[in-house]
Amino acid sequence: MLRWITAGESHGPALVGIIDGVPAGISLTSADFNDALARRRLGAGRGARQKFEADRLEIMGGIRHGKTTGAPIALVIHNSEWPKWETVMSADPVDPQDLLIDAGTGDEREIARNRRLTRPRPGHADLAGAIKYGHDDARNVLERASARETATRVALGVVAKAILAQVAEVEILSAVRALGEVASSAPLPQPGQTPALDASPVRCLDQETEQQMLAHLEELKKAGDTCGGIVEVIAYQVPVGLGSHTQWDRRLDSAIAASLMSIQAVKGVEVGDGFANAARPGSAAHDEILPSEDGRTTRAQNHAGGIEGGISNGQPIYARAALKPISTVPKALRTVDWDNGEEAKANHQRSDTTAVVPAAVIAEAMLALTLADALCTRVGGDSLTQMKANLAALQAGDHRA
Ligand SMILES: Cc1cc2nc3c(=O)[nH]c(=O)nc-3n(C[C@H](O)[C@H](O)[C@H](O)COP(=O)(O)O)c2cc1C
Ligand SMILES: C=C(O[C@@H]1CC(C(=O)O)=C[C@@H](OP(=O)(O)O)[C@H]1O)C(=O)O
Repeated sequence: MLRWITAGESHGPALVGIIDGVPAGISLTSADFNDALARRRLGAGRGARQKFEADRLEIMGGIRHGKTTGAPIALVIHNSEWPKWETVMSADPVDPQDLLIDAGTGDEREIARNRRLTRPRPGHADLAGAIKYGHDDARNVLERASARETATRVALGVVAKAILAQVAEVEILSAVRALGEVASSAPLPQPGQTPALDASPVRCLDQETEQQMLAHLEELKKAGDTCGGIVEVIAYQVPVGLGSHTQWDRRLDSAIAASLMSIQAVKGVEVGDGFANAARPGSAAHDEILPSEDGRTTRAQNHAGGIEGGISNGQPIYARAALKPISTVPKALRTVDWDNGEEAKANHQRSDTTAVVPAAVIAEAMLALTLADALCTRVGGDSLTQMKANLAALQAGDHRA
């Protein structure tokens, strides 16, 4: 079983991630993590933070001389802006005078940074979180609710992807299916297309749609508005038998849906052609089983997205996630200031115009973490060698697999 957890605030000193249950002998280096974090910073629609955020990563345990040891892997990602936030986000008590204004610089941004936040943003955790935890400063909520945390998920996803690739040659890719009202009709991403997808500012390989997406984004940005969309993730070469039909929480589709839904701003998920299948007659919705040349079976299509009865069936696994538009809308939304109960404009500092492009890369990590956990459960073993041998034995043991 793989277990993982994250900690850290958006403007704290660093983010932290731990993943436990990783088999020994998986090859991993700092470069793998740095490449993945750089991919999360790509794409159109991001705000100022991504221009300077370096995501400096340190491996604190679990990897030695380029191989996992079987011990928990601990990762730290330092926040580039920490020196500016040291007082505001100090773990130790600070002199309230130091928070009052700007330490004498007169800089408006410093003033905003130090002010207590009392005008909760609609669409954020600000209000519900402040009520739940009894805070009078929304910063205590928003710092952890922020999707800055997804940098850690992407780093942990590197470990999961390495397990999947090295044990079973699984490849995971992502693309943007829609940006606001502009939808793409490009085919699902194919193996080997990650460099081309990374090169597109909107992770879309149809050039006409790419241009329409960029124009739509620019329009919304000019109007002081924000944009949502749909991302898709796909995993090739997933072995048959991950997940189980026998219990609700062992179903692979349910685990994938939960992991994608957990990404900040994701509000809808489908596995395979989930929503399109609802409109198809049964005769056109299901993937007929055909004999294949190697004596196993294949499918006429893959509307199910590689999962039937909560179990992987050997076809590519794909899923889509719908993101709401960014809630920190520059033409600020109405709210109530909880200091005086009066109508006000919601807090607004810098913000992204859309999170859809990085969300695709984050969705890759979430799918990888879910599939790697299911693979470890299915196959067993404490090292890469053992897992490979176990998988080969499972596959040799059934002529249909
Ligand atoms: C990569 C990424 C970047 C985001 N950037 C912002 C942002 O700059 N401003 C903002 O208001 N929300 C942003 N969000 C969305 C918020 O984090 C999210 O809407 C908020 O935490 C409330 O959670 P919920 O939408 O899941 O209910 C981002 C989300 C992701 C995935
Ligand atoms: C920092 C990241 O995303 C942040 C996610 C986020 C939010 O509210 O979710 C708000 C913004 O934070 P900031 O106010 O610091 O600019 C984004 O930049 C990141 O993805 O690395």
